[in-house]
Amino acid sequence: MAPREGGVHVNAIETSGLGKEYAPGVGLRPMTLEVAPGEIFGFLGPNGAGKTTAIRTLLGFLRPTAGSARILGHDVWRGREAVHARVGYLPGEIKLRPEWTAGEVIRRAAALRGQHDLAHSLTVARRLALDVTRRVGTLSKGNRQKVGLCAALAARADVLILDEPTDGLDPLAQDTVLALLREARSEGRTVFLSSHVLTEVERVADRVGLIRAGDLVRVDDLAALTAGLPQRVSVHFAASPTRDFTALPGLTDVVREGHELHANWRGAPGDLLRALADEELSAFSVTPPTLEDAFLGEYRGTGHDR
Ligand SMILES: Nc1ncnc2c1ncn2[C@@H]1O[C@H](COP(=O)(O)OP(=O)(O)OP(=O)(O)O)[C@@H](O)[C@H]1O
Repeated sequence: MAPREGGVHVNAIETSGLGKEYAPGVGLRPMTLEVAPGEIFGFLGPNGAGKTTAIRTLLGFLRPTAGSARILGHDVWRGREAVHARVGYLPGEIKLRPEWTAGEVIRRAAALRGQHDLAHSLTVARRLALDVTRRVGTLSKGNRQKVGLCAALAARADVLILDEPTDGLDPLAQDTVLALLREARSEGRTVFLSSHVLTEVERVADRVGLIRAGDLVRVDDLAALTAGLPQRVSVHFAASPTRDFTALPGLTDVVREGHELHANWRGAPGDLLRALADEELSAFSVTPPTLEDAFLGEYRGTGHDR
């Protein structure tokens, strides 16, 4: 449930026609969105769609050219100091002083906060296998990213805004980051996560916003985003099939390669199984639609950037 501030339920993030145009038609077009406390919200879009612009405007680093936004009830432009005190932020491009050690960066990030939890960020560093004694200037891109993550998490902030948090991380560290985000959610904290990595958004997000050419074109939960999309079917026939499956109603985009058939299926699974019942199969699989299918369906055929 949303926390009450001054007796009113407060969304973690709330935008009302928030826009930031750098030039006519370039940037973020007015966006209205609510993110509830304890929600992981995935913010997805192709390169140049406006994700970083939206995040930087949400954090009061850029002055909106339209509308307004509130984080935990504070106006993000007029009240940006209050916002910064309550938000953990990971920028897309982290700039760190090369002469500082990773531990120093994390300690300084914690010290910048009224309420901080240094022990927590050092635990995060350990879980991410980050050597905090190393100087930042000597760290690889992935390890610098880990420093940024530890710093963003140092405050145990009510709201985490993370621009591509797993960028450059190995699969093990990516997994740890997703686990950390789930833990944040279970503590009632809110995560706004911008990413290109659809599979990771799929693994953690409660809802997803799709942004295209500066427009927030869709906001839905994962089930709704993939509802109505076809399932992917692969069939390996042990012998030549007895019928022409390309004509089977519900089966589309059929590709035949020797004894293999790959296609999209819209319909009840039983209908497909009955149609295949007389065939000899060596393998058969049905894959449910993924967020990637939803994303590609939404973006295919459009110029991604302006
Ligand atoms: N400072 C700026 N001045 C003018 N135009 C800008 C500026 N920053 C970004 N843009 C333009 O605004 C649009 C959105 O850019 P933005 O960086 O927000 O996209 P993004 O979704 O974060 O992209 P990526 O995934 O590649 O990081 C792009 O057309 C970009 O060229």
